Amino acid sequence: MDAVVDQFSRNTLMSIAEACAAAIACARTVSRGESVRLVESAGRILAETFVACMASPPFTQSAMDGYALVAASGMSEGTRLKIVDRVPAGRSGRRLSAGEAARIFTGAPMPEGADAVVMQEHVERDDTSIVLTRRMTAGDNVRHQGEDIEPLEPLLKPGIRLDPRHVAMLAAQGEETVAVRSRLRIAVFSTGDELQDVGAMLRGAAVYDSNRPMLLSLIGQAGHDAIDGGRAADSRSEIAERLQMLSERSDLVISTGGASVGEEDHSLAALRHAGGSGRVLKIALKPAKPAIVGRIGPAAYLGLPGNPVASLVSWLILGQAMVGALQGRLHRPHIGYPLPIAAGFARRPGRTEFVPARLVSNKGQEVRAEIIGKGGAAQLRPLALADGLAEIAAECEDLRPGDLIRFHPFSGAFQG
Ligand SMILES: Nc1nc2c(c(=O)[nH]1)N[C@H]1C(S)=C(S)[C@@H](COP(=O)(O)OP(=O)(O)OC[C@H]3O[C@@H](n4cnc5c(N)ncnc54)[C@H](O)[C@@H]3O)O[C@H]1N2
Ligand code: MOO
Repeated sequence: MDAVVDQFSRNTLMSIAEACAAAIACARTVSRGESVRLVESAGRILAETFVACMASPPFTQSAMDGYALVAASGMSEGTRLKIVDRVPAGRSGRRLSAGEAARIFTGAPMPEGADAVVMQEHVERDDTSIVLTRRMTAGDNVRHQGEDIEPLEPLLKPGIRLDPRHVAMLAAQGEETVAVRSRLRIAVFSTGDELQDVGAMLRGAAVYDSNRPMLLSLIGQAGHDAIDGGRAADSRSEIAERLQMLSERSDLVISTGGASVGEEDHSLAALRHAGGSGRVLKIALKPAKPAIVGRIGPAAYLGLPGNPVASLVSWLILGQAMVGALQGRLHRPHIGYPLPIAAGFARRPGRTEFVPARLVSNKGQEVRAEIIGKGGAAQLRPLALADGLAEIAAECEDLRPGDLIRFHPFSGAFQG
């Protein structure tokens, strides 16, 4: 959807794609790199194209426990073969001729001359010979050298985030170390006179600062160096000072709060006061309508809205887009997957909405997304109970049970 009009303020709102493009435009690729041990590389960003240095499998081998044989143009059921050798994995056997078989195990190299393996379940055997109970064809139960990977094939592109699958493939190639990008340094500070740090006594109209611990955890979990930038009061000069100090040792500085339009919202003014530049985004997104993107010194800057759920959604959409750009990766928006919702949900069209939802399945029937809560930007309980976020398209009016949303799970298979 292109720009829409905010029903309350009559302001023009930009699309999520436009907001991501604006965020990405503020991020320059960080090229610092280092070499790490393969076993410590999961979660890191690959710095260079990885080209296969050897074939996988490295030699032609048996895919089953059974008997290697020479099937040539085909061998019929009932054929008797003499057992002349035994080839366990890790050893090599002798050459086979027609009429001969070698006892062989999964992963053992195929003897020269052999071209098929019959599974042990498909033979009748005595002490010295086997009789086939199945017809055999050349190639049966054989893994050929290089059938998975050929030498010199480009296997991994720079910019990908390595995970245990890549670690396995690189290990199979014999790589002991990997060239990766240095971890991004991402600083987070919060703004707001009403905020109090956990551990301190809560007095008067104060609330605990929950965004900064959440964001530092998200950043740490994503494998970056999370820098705790503390808290700044609602004062232009204090925020400006904090921005300047953190920008000198970070690739990205994030603030939460003060991103909106009230006179107590100082983040943009502070950014400019500190010598940076930026702009307020008003996005057709709920929660997380306001955000600020910009630059200060060598660092990119992202000002997240203060409402806790808004701050999370803004990080997931704009923050991750910026991180991808800092890492030199192509932007791939989260696509989620379509699921029917379990119950109706009342809403006003206009902004794409993200609401906490959990997965439910009715006695092994279809999986549905059950929206939890009413979509408040400040409510942490539904968020904590959810399995992910349900994305409701901007143009949707009230949803009925069974209507489709897109579901974005909080955790993937490799995040535990
Ligand atoms: N007149 C308008 N008012 C507001 C608009 C608007 O368009 N026009 N937008 C609303 C939306 S949407 C959001 S989101 C918020 C964004 O506000 P700010 O980024 O300026 O955030 P604050 O005003 O500082 O705080 C909002 C809310 O969040 C609490 N908060 C802030 N920081 C934290 C933290 N670190 N941990 C926990 N809670 C935090 C804060 O106490 C407020 O309750 O503006 C709306 N207003
Ligand atoms: O968009 Mo605000 O982010 O609704 O809470």
